[in-house]
Amino acid sequence: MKPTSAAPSVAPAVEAEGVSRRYGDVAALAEASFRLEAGRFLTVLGPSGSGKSTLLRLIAGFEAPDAGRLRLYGRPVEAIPPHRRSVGMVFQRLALFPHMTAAENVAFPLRMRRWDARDIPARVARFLSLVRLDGLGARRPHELSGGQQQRVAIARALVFEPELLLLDEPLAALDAKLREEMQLEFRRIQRELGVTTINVTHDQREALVMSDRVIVMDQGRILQDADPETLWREPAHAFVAGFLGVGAFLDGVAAEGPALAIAGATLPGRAPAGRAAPAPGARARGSLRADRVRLAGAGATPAGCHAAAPALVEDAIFEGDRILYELRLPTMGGARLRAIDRDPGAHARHAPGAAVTAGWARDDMILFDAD
Ligand SMILES: Nc1ncnc2c1ncn2[C@@H]1O[C@H](COP(=O)(O)OP(=O)(O)OP(=O)(O)O)[C@@H](O)[C@H]1O
Repeated sequence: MKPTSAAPSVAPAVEAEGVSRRYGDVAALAEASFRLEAGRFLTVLGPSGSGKSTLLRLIAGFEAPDAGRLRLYGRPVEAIPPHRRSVGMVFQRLALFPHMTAAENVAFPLRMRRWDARDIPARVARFLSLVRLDGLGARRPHELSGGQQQRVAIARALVFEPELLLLDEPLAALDAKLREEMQLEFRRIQRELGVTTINVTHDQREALVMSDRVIVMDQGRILQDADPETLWREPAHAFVAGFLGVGAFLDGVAAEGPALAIAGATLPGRAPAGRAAPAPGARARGSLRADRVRLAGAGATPAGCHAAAPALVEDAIFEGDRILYELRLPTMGGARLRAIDRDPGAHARHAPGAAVTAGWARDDMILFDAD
């Protein structure tokens, strides 16, 4: 799979062109196209059933696409015999060998590849150290914590320095704190080794924290392919806007401006980046992130806002470092909105039942076609 004279070295690590896979009536993957350059970390993000694992299985060569072309380092996947594929994998369900020590587990892929036995111990020690398990090589999986076991699985997937590392929700079974630690660990290791990595998850934080690039999928389709910041700031679809972060949609009719007409009010907004705003008269959804919605007392307009509406606090949820307000807009047909106060100690707290004003800047409301 390494670039050879037959495959130009400029070939991307992975290249998918119109790749589709059906299971009976279900289009698990529909015309997926993307390129991934060598050394990058790509996350495929989407809800359950969106086709993430299907894409990963096709890249691993476990299954063949019904249509389209899939190339690894310039070579069609099907042309690479399974034993020549240089792919490491880590799954949610660990597949460590329970009767082997951590070191034996890590050594396994090297033995399978008929490495010289004299080279194996040093190599295993290096990779155990890379995942910060120095001194624990003699333990069996049941003598290790969940996070340590996951590190053994990572070392085992990487020890033969694969050209491609595939991760299928490897952190999903860990508790929240350990998961966050391991996200950073993964990132560190991936950068240290420079291994091209494709990670699959439904966890938006994980996608943003770990990746150079994120592909968002829904119902077998790639909706957006962007770096984490672009994805966060410039969602290209209402689905992406709703999937990332905390927010709400206001449903109305597109108006000139662009703007959203809702219950007699006209609220200024903007088009998604690089796309046209919904045509005036079309059904439209205005997406508003909770961290962009500002609150002031009833009758006042929050500073720096181009739009404001009276709101009733339905709930004020204390989340430690922030308060999440659930709001209702009585003058807008009872539409719901959310607001986050990131500095709750600095502001007066609005109690449930309080009448306030919710406001936002024009650029903070992105207008999507509702159809
Ligand atoms: N072997 C199969 N036979 C029939 N249908 C399948 C098969 N594998 C996947 N599907 C269907 O294809 C669609 C995509 O499944 P896939 O496993 O790729 O989703 P996913 O995004 O990885 O979901 P999850 O996050 O739940 O793992 C789903 O509707 C699923 O039910």
